[in-house]
Amino acid sequence: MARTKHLISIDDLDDDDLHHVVDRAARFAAGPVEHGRPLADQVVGLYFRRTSTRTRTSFWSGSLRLGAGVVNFGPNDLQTNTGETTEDTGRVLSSMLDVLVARTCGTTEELRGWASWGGMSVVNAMSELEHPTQALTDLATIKAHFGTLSGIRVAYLGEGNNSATALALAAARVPGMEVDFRTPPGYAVDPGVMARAHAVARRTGATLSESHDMSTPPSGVDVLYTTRWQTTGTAKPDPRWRDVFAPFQVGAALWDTNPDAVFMHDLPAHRGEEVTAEVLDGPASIAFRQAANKMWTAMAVVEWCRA
Ligand SMILES: NC(=O)NCCC[C@H](N)C(=O)O
Repeated sequence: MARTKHLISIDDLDDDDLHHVVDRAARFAAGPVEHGRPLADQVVGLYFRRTSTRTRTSFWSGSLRLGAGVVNFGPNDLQTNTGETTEDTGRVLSSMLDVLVARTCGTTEELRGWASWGGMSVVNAMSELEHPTQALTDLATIKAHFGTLSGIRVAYLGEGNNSATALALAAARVPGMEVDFRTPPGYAVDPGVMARAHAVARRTGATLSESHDMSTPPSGVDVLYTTRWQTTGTAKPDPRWRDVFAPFQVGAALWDTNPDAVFMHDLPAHRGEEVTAEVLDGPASIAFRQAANKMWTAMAVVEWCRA
């Protein structure tokens, strides 16, 4: 029997797996794809401890489209709330579910615990440090738009959050891809993840860089990407943090040096904070196509897990 596959970190995918999932998602997005409902008779559990619009709906809708049944747990539904151990929870859920998609927003230790029982695939729908299905969506969106990933130059402006770390790890797998992270001082991409991503990039020929300075804006990039300023579950103790973030706002002036760039955003957006309404709702924005691609990516992920 094939091993049970999990997507808890981008690191769980080998290069072929990653390119397979991204290409499959881009193909689903181009549609229609005859998939033969590969999840018929399987059950996907969704367990979201935090709010979610795109990720939960994409896995719910995508799993139904692939033929699966879906069970949804809110933040207060499982007996973990009354003290049942992670081990016992995983042991029980893995005897009843084929896939568990979970947004814990904590470390991934709990997800690894659930995965250790075997049989049930575990998908990280966003943890504190990494949002792997977002990065796969991002690459699928770029592939669908440009027809290639190789040679594509991305500038990411904003907090080094879970979407940024996943993007660093995923883009590092793509030979010839470049990502210029511009993160506000004090809000860098996790240095441990960045070091891992750099090691991968050295192997593949991708290029990653990070700076905390916008005095020289990015230029000649294909994609300008941003993210909201209030990352889920985090607080900004510095009362002047908005002053630190302000130079990283994506506004129309960035198109002076990046005339051909498309605009991407992991959403939800806050017009007037990380992006102007003019950009988000303007002709260069593919942010809502990117959001729609979350469902096609969820389908590619779930299908890959159970193949
Ligand atoms: N696309 C998404 O999953 N959006 C939800 C929030 C993403 C953002 N990185 C956050 O942590 O708040």
